[in-house]
Amino acid sequence: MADLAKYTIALAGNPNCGKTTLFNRLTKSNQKVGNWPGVTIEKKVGSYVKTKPGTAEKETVNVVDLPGIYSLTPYSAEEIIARNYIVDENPDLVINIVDATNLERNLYLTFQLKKLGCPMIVALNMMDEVEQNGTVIDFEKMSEMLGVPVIPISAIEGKSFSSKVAKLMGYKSSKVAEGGVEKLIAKSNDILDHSVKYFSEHPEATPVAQKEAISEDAFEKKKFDPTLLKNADDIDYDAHSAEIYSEISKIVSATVREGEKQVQQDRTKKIDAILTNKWIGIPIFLVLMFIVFELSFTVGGIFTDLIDVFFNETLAEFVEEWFTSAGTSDWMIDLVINGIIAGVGGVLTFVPQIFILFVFLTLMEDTGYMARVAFLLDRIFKYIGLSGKSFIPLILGFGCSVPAVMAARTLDNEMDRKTTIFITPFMSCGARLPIYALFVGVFFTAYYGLTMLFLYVLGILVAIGSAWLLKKTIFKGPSSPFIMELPPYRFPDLYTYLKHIWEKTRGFVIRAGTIIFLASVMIWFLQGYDFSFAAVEDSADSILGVIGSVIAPIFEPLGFGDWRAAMSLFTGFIAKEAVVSTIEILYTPEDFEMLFTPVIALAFMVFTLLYLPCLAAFATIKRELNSWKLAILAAIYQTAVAYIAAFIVYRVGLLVVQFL
Ligand SMILES: Nc1nc2c(ncn2[C@@H]2O[C@H](COP(=O)(O)OP(=O)(O)OP(=O)(O)O)[C@@H](O)[C@H]2O)c(=O)[nH]1
Ligand SMILES: [Mg+2]
Repeated sequence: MADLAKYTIALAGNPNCGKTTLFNRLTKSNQKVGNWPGVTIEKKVGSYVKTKPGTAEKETVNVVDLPGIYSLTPYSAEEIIARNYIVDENPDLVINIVDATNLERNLYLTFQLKKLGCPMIVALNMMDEVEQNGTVIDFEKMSEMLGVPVIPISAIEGKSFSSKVAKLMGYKSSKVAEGGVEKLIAKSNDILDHSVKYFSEHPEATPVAQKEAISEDAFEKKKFDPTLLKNADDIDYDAHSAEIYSEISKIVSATVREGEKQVQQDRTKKIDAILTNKWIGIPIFLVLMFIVFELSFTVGGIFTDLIDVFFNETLAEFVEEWFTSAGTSDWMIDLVINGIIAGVGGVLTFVPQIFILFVFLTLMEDTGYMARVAFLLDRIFKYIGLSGKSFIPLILGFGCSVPAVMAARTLDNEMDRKTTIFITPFMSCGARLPIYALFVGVFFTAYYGLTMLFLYVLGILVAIGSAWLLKKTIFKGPSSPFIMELPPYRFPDLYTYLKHIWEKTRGFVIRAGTIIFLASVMIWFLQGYDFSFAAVEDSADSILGVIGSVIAPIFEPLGFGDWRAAMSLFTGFIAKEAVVSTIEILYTPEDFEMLFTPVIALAFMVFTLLYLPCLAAFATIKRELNSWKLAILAAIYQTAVAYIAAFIVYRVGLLVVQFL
């Protein structure tokens, strides 16, 4: 019997059924939610504290969010994580989240879990959508037929969850504090006690369920009684699953009265007739992205200007006056103003633009539109022999390469997974936006949206081209068909949506205050002192200047053979935003506008878009590929592609300019 003082609850269910949404509500966390299957790829543990009923004693409940699985027979890495957790870790309670709008498919896992004999509650989620359609579900009967408690919930509406659970478990609504899942759970110790007790009396798991669910790991460790499996080879799996499906349809027909309406499906059909149209689908995507970039420039630009004035005028002048009157030494004033304020401020200036980009990207993800983009691009992907599933990591790459590279785990085909890891960094991550914003803001003000769109699309095209090349050469092999289902369009859950944008923006600011801060101090020092640590008059004689002038000739053919540009690319390996800091610290505005022309600026942006990713992304690539050799190969490949692309842009740009 489980230790009732401290529970571990695991959230298990099909992909995209709302596990993470519930997890975030319960534990006040901010894990990624998105309207497509396969968002969560790692086990996440959170906790909340509740009061023991009738006492003032507090106790902690651990909640584990798991990747989605359709059945206990998993295929890809993240499915194995979920299955192994349930089978090996013995959580005290499994809350099996079921998408109530899709019972036939979701209940399959329910049956498997039940046969496993783990203590469980079924939570029928998305009840708001079920109710909109006028569908009625008889939970009590379903609970009886399934032999496990069934609770209707809506993970996006904490309040309705609480009152419904309360009712089902025999509480009077008035006894339950309104206002959220957290409060309900805090008061509902009995619900858990009830279930744990209920299922501790559950009969032995059947051999077939064990065989299906056993992880090789556990099997090797002989955690399971092998005699249970002696007849496993004789089991007819097809007959077994046919049996489950027939039971499911019995339950569904006895408990569900379909409503007249199909609100979500009708809405989805109407929207998809336009957005996933064969001809106009992709152009619409491009136009949408263009609008996003234009907005981030115009609306974000207003705030960017204000922040710029704040750092470069208000703050810099204030610090200078204050430090001078306090008798601070000159080098300190220089460090703070020309190092820290220039470097960190230079990056923070672009917070509004990043914020607006996040607002839209997250909206596209949460509504389900991004899944459509993946669907649209699947046609292209099929030609090059890569699964359309690869597009999900690629889309995440617009935010940050680190989780994006990890998301490639959803690909069960190893060659496809490796290829995807190689090409994901070509997707322009959020940290690269300040670089473009800086250059475009100076050299392409009239064509802001178009230039941005060009860079983002170039990243996608290079990724597709590279995938083709890689699949033809080092990662040969057949690709698995695209099996992602398209979820209905949904309004984003406001709570998660806002929290997500806030966290992402905050993350950007924190990076500026930590890693970029340190990088700025370092750059300031290296550009002000020579190898004997003596201050230099001209920064070209500094440590950075000397190293830079050795590297710089490499970039001469690309148009930016200046040592300062070379060094900024170098520091960009620490973090992409550091490119901006380095430029802000090393260049005077006059030098900047003199040494760069629009053509050089474009070549430089193309190079920063494509060349090797930052240190964190590189480390992730190494870990996910589990090979230094492949990771270094990826970095060399990316940099080589960047070099060639920047070269072409520069040369073609020069030709075009001649004719203008
Ligand atoms: N209408 C409605 N939408 C919901 C509800 N719960 C979750 N969603 C939405 O369903 C989508 C999927 O939610 P997630 O929490 O990411 O689902 P998940 O089960 O964690 O998915 P994976 O991690 O991919 O397995 C999101 O768009 C949520 O906003 C609900 O009760 N009602
Ligand atoms: Mg999830």
